[in-house]
Amino acid sequence: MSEIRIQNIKFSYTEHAEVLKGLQFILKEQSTAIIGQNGAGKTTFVKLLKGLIRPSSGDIFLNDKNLREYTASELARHIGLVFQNPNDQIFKNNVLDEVMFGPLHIAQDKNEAKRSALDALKMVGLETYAHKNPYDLSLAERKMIAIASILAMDTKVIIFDEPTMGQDYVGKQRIKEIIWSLRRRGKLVICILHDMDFAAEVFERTIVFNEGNILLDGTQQQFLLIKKC
Ligand SMILES: Nc1ncnc2c1ncn2[C@@H]1O[C@H](COP(=O)(O)OP(=O)(O)OP(=O)(O)O)[C@@H](O)[C@H]1O
Repeated sequence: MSEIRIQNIKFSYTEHAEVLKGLQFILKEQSTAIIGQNGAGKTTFVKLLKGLIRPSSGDIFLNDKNLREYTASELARHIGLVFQNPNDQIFKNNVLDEVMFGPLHIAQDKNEAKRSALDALKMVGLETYAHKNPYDLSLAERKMIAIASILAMDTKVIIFDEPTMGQDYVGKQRIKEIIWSLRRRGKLVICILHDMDFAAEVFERTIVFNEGNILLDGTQQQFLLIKKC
């Protein structure tokens, strides 16, 4: 069971511009979409969750332990983040090596890591691409490889930053199935999205960010009602 408690989180990149202005909520084991206008602070927020940046003030607790007390490798076992741009994530020149890197990093042995990687590639529908160079693939396919790299680590918390961007109908259906399958396996799923229809259809909860604050936070039913109005 995983729970993330966000306690009065503020964050600024520069002295005079506060990007997150005192966020306070709990993320439970469900699927949560985070939506909001450009620059609202969504990516900044998930970078804080992944420990890539530190809050200016406030605390984040993962299962009652302050994120500040986790080492980077401990956090990697708990939280996976799929970057918005796969080119920021992919660094190997072979798909299988890329997807095996995470499992090997969290101390799976080579056979286990290969099994995890091939299972993850199957989930994203690219199991026949194992020996290709990621940079010979389309951007949408590279996004799927970046997703597979995180799925292979089997973390309890999985964060996606704009996974549907650049995907066609089939790709979006695939991502929907992945999210539902992660939920069936009891994962805490967080997903930044611009696509409100996708958020309403797929996610149990939707949080709307606006200029570093929360504008709305509702269940799927509440969000569907708001969307209709
Ligand atoms: N590395 C950085 N240095 C300085 N300012 C930054 C940096 N990264 C983001 N910002 C600024 O912080 C604010 C929030 O950015 P963030 O990327 O978190 O928003 P977002 O809601 O994810 O937007 P988008 O939907 O466009 O991805 C923006 O004003 C952005 O210009």
